[in-house]
Amino acid sequence: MATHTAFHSAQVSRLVPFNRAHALLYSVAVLAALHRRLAALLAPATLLSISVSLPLLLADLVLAFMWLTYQALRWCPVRRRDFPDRLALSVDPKDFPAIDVFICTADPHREPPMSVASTALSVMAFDYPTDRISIYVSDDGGSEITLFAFMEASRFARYWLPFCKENGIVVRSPEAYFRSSNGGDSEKMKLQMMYQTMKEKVETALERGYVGNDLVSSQEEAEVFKRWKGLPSHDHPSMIQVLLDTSKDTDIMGNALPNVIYVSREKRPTSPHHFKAGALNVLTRVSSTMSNGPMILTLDCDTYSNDPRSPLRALCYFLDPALSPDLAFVQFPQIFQGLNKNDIYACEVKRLYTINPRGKDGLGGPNYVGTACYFSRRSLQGTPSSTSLAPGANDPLSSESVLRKAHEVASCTYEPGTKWGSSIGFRYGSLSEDYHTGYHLQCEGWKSVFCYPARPAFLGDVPKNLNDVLSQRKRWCVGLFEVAFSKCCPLTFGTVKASLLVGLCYAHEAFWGSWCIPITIYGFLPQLALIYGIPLFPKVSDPWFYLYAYLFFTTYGQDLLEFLAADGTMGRWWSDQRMWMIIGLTSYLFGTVQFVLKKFGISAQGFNVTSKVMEDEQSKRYEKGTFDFGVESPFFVVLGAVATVNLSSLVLGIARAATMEGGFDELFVQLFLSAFVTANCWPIYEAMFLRSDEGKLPRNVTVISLALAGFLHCIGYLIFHN
Ligand SMILES: O=c1ccn([C@@H]2O[C@H](COP(=O)(O)OP(=O)(O)O[C@H]3O[C@H](CO)[C@@H](O)[C@H](O)[C@H]3O)[C@@H](O)[C@H]2O)c(=O)[nH]1
Ligand SMILES: [Mn+2]
Repeated sequence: MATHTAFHSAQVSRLVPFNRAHALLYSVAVLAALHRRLAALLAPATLLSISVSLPLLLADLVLAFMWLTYQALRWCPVRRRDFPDRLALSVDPKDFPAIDVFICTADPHREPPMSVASTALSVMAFDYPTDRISIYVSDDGGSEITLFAFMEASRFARYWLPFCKENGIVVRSPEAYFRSSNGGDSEKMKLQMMYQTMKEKVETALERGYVGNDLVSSQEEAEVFKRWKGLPSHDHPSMIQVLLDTSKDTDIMGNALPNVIYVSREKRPTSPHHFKAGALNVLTRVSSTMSNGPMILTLDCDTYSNDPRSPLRALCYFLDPALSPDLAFVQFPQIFQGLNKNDIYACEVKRLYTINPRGKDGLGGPNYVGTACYFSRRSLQGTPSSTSLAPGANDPLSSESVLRKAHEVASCTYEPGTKWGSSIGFRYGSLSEDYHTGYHLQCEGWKSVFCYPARPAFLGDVPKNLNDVLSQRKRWCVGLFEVAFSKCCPLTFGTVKASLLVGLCYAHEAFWGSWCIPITIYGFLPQLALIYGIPLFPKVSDPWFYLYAYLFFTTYGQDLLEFLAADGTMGRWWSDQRMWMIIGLTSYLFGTVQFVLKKFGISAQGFNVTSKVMEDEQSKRYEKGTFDFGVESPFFVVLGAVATVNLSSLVLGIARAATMEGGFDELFVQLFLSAFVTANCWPIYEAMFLRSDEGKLPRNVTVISLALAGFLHCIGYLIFHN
């Protein structure tokens, strides 16, 4: 129960009784539908009936599995509120724990260094005792330009932090702030100029590919860059640079600045580096040799702070003695800036990032989603924080002994033979290291909290062309399968009921890629049968018809209601369900195949970093809400084929129904299905046949996808033509 002194409260969704009652009714319908399919399969068989019933049964089984497991996420969703004002009144800032902020970047060309530095500035300016903040940036790109951007940003911080605090600025990422607000007083103009100059310098360096002596501001800095010359990003020793030291560096008003430390861990072609999880583990260790803050905030390079009070919100939970012993992390939702009106690529990922976490929050906690998450260091480094790495009492950050230790723990030779990545730190073995890590922590008995304040605490970037989105989702799909098939954790969620519910949630999310099975089967099979007038579903005048109508409309209806209840719009929901189909046919299909190949050791894919930059023309198309195909991607071949098959079967199916007695009655479900898919495919037809801009489907892809559609029609002919 919330009292007026509690720092937080939680409320179970009022929809719970309704959800459970509906689940009961729906489960009867699912069983009836499965029974009907099974009966069809067991009836006297012909080649035709088997080649139809078997795939449809498989599709329905997967749908039933996904539906059943999803009910756990609807079982007990909660909404939390937190009260940072009460916290600020009753806890002395002197008692606030130190926070170590980890910012990961991996490629200066896909992740512009100045934006990364802007993210860092936004957290440096938190409303929090500045001498208790330490920023660690992990540069997996091993780029001197990123280091340069951070050197410049550290100098800029001397002006930026007092400016933000004195003027009560809320958006403290200079990039985001200057993007969204124009004009203003002379002080603001001065800072904007400074920022612009700095940005141009960094961009010059990026174009040249090195930091020239004309750009650096002191001999000391020039010396630093000398050490980098000729080092490839995949083969270099660890490089750690203390850029700001809170014990001596101050802003222009004389206030302390936070610690800022640049880290590029050692990379050798012969040592696995475990992508982002490896980077985060290095930061965990490096930070424990330096500031050793008990709280850790992990951020992707694009996730800037949009509310300087988020650390206080996290403290509302971490300082609650009833929660804190088991509390591993407080996850804020991933929310994005710059989406177009209807979010055509459904990059909000509402279900994954806001609806599901609320569902899990009622069952022990949401999963970790990689960014915007405050951890307790204890949960990552085992119980009572590994003191062996902690700095000596008075060792300054840049003392030789501290730096030696820091370099040592950032080297390739440190981890082998230790428990890092297996039972401590961020866990290895999945491309979705975030989901994997959260899963293990929860299995070990740690709890988590989903903190969703009205004002987004952090904002990030999304991929803005279709191929990037689909590649990103393919990586997620492979990563989730890797979690699903990773070494099973013992479920220790208290009661049997809790274990069952949490287990179902994980089963649902980890097997997310299995959506490809029903989506692909329902995307082609009934349509091909339609062309030959072969009904696969009950006719409208058959009472069984209502079973399918009920299943279809309540599924989509409930999805829509939940989407709207989570502040969605109709337009965005339409995009969301369309992308579910598109991703199922591409990312999940290819991802599933890739996962199987990887399992057999045939191929392995790394972490393809999503690009955070866009060409002008592409931006314009995105703003207008036009799909961007443009590249010759195998994903698009499948999309072109499904679009073609559905359109042709719709046309041929109508012709067939018109010439058959009672044709529309018999074929209604299949006609509806192909019309529905065709409506969803509208942007694909445009891209294939109507557009002439750069974002249209490349001619080659159109031709190959038409050929694939032709091939599928031949298969349909072989199966369905009597
Ligand atoms: O070897 C690597 C690869 C990536 N990154 C960083 O990881 C972050 C996420 O990469 P991004 O390409 O933006 O991936 P997304 O798919 O957009 O990210 C989502 O999915 C990832 C897991 O697949 C999570 O780690 C992210 O937090 C989550 O936002 C970025 O800051 C990268 O710089 C590294 O530090 N080292
Ligand atoms: Mn990202």
